[in-house]
Amino acid sequence: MKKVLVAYASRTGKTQKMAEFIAEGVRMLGHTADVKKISEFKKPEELNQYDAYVFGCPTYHRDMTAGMKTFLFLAENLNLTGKMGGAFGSYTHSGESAPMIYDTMEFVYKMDMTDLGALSLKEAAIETSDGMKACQDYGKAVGSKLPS
Ligand SMILES: Cc1cc2nc3c(=O)[nH]c(=O)nc-3n(C[C@H](O)[C@H](O)[C@H](O)COP(=O)(O)O)c2cc1C
Repeated sequence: MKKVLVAYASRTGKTQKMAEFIAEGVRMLGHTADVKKISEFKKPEELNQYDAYVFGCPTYHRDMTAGMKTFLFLAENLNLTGKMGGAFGSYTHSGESAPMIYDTMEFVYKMDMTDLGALSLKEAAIETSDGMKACQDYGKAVGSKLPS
């Protein structure tokens, strides 16, 4: 059993819902998933104990949130090379945040990112059965590349 961190920022709860569904998908494969707000992390060491990382935040002003930028600098201090990763975010019309986070994880941290790419969902779709399934499938895709 491996341990996955699903860390998110969310102002109105949509990206938080995505995080919870993604964690469900991870758990369906028998792994452990912690769902935590990025603001809970103050030191890089607190991020150390995981086998895979899925980070998410919504898009505001065609950008990721300021908190996520700070969090990504914090995570830079870990050696995440080769670790399994994914990125997600809720949006209404442009949805830049998830691909931006995904790019940082892939090209800066050199993580082994899921082949599904970033998971961007329009907020109206998240709490539909298709939206929930897309998130769960994303969690499964991350979990399925982890040795049990
Ligand atoms: C001030 C403001 C700016 C926003 N800018 C964007 C944007 O540039 N692109 C986009 O796709 N959605 C934008 N949104 C919509 C949010 O991304 C969307 O409501 C999202 O689901 C919020 O997620 P959260 O509940 O996790 O905070 C904006 C919303 C607000 C209130």
